[in-house]
Amino acid sequence: MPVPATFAATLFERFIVYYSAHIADNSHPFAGVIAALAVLKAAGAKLVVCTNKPTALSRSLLTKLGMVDMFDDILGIDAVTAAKPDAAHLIEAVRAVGGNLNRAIMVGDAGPDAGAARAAGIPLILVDFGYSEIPAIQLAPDILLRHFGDLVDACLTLLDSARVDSSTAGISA
Ligand SMILES: O=C(O)COP(=O)(O)O
Repeated sequence: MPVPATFAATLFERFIVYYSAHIADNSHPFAGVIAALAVLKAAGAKLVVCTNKPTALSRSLLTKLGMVDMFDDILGIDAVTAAKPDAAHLIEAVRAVGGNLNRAIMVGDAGPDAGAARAAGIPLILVDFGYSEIPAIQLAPDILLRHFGDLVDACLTLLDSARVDSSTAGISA
């Protein structure tokens, strides 16, 4: 039996209150992610969070995990004109930090991440240890990551192949 919309809204509000109070109770950074992001940041990469969480909750989580300062910005579902899997979320996130869409890479774990990357024409790295109803491999990422220790190499591989693609396009033109 469907739940009436007003009741569903009440339940959702209660969930958000509870979730806000317990957002990092059982959360911790995946192994290797902080080191990998630090290398990318030191190399000049802009790091932006593109999440379907409300921005404030994402900021709260990342603050509690000691990671908030790693990111140039956080764009949650309330900060964009259309959420993942819409391309707009990713495009607006890249623009918000002054990034270059031709050099952007999406790193995610689930269908909305894959959909946004494909819609925006941005290369896609998916981890195979995230929270996804569909196994990440079935979402056909350009690179499937088994450990964040491989993230920097994966980014370099994608950036190199983007350079080869554009020079090839230049030759055929
Ligand atoms: O976990 C969520 O609330 C949303 O997931 P996302 O951050 O991958 O968009």
